[in-house]
Amino acid sequence: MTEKILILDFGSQYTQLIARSIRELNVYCEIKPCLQPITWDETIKGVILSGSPFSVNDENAPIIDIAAIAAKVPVLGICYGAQMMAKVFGGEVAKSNLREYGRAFMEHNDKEEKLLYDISAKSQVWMSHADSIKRIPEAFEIIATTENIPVAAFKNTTLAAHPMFGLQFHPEVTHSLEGKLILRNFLLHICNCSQDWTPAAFVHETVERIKTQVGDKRVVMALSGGVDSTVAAELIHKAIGKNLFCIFVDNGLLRKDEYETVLESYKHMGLNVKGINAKDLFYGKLAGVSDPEQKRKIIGGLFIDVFQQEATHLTDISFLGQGTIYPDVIESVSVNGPSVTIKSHHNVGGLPEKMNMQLVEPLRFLFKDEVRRVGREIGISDIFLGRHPFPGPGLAIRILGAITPEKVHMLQEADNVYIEGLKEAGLYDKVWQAGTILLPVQSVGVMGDERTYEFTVALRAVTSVDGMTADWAHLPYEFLAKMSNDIINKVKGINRVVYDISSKPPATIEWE
Ligand SMILES: Nc1ncnc2c1ncn2[C@@H]1O[C@H](COP(=O)(O)OP(=O)(O)OP(=O)(O)O)[C@@H](O)[C@H]1O
Ligand SMILES: O=c1[nH]c(=O)c2[nH+]cn([C@@H]3O[C@H](COP(=O)(O)O)[C@@H](O)[C@H]3O)c2[nH]1
Ligand SMILES: NC(=O)CC[C@H](N)C(=O)O
Ligand SMILES: [Mg+2]
Repeated sequence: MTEKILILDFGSQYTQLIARSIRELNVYCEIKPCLQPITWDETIKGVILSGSPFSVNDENAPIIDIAAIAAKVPVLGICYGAQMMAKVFGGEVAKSNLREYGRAFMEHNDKEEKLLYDISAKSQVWMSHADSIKRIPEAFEIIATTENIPVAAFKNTTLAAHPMFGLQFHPEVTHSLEGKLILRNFLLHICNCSQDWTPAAFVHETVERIKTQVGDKRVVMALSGGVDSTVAAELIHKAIGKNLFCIFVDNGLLRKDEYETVLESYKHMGLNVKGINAKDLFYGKLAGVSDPEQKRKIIGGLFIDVFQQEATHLTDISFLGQGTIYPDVIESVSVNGPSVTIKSHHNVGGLPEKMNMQLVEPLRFLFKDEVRRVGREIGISDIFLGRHPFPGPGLAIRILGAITPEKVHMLQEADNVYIEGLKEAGLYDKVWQAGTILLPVQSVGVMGDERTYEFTVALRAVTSVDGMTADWAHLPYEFLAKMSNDIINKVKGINRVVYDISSKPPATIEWE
């Protein structure tokens, strides 16, 4: 069984980064809501307490029993986590006159301290706090300071069976230059993790888990041609073979010719895939709907209807397979700490309350780049692995306002010009995701001496590692100029092209 670190999420915007940093060190970790009781087993090697928008002195601040955790495994508190540690053991935390945001230099001089092993005597760290630890509890000791605050890092090794550490700064952000090394020290020298989290181990464990979950029952799998569902399908296929039935739905919101080309490419993979044309159903239910969240919920519901309908043709189907990944889950529901819902991904927040199939989602805890690594491990072709992500609700969330088949057609044509253009220019693999957005804006133009009054498309291209944060791609002007020309010349109904130069945050990748 893979070892793991639990990260208790108190709502920090950086909780994801803690998880990523740990996984990059080949240690598996899971994020749990801070107040959810821990189900202990021997795979848990350590617990990290995240930061938080709360102050530990707020009346409703989430506070947990740290001593009970340290009785089982070592604990590392980060920022709020450290402040809470100071407070619950009898120290003092208070608003400080010196709020610290950004760069600071941590100083320490104990060469024997395992947490700071190999860390420079003066090391750049990143701070983001308004409260400070004024006094550490008795039996704790300070192990590092900064110019502004006496307590940058502290620890206790006597009160519980395992040591407890607190860091006022954020080791998980890249601006803490040796932060990754501090986390590594915690994992390897304090929790004694063996770095057993590898794609091969994941594949092995996941296949076994699916076998146990599904037994000799059948799974109907929602397959989309995207990376996630393709990798998920292959994993389920490895576990249950011919009991897997895949369904690819044409919801009328796919890209140009996507239905045909995707079905064709699955033929070469040995998966049992059935295509279902449900265009009219989707267009019908979406007619006149312009609210983005409502569109997502309608689409999520229709997907399930189609899958359930299909499942009734097959006997013994009790499971629905999906390619859901961690960011879908995190952005849709507040699974973890007190964070807010950004948008309902159709496959998570969009699912109906009542569903009579159980979910099989082997990638639910992975980030996109990890999915690609797993895909590579099990030999999935680059045709799938290299594809840009495409949202399940498809062009519905790239047509702002109500959807009509004519608008879908217009956007499919524009998208095709853009994506093929990126490929021809050798730019497709350089950006993480690209697409076109049809705006509900008509403007005046002149074409062949005639006045036009037509729609605008926005081009979007972003660079990213995992879709959680993204920057707009700095595409060459010549390329953008060519795209503008080509789209306006080839796609009837569009007379204006703009380029989106927003990063995520504050924008998101999709416009809805
Ligand atoms: N047209 C479709 N037919 C059947 N299932 C779909 C379809 N579109 C999406 N799904 C289901 O919804 C899930 C989420 O969609 P999403 O687009 O995020 O993932 P993906 O298509 O697998 O990967 P990618 O993000 O690379 O496009 C898919 O993994 C799949 O299970
Ligand atoms: O399966 C999905 N169902 C959805 O409802 C959905 N919404 C956004 N996306 C994709 O998720 C990534 C992040 O997108 P945002 O920055 O717009 O949230 C990007 O890759 C988006 O394309 C979705 N995928
Ligand atoms: N990043 C954090 O965890 C901040 C903790 C607390 N809200 C403070 O401002 O000090
Ligand atoms: Mg997709």
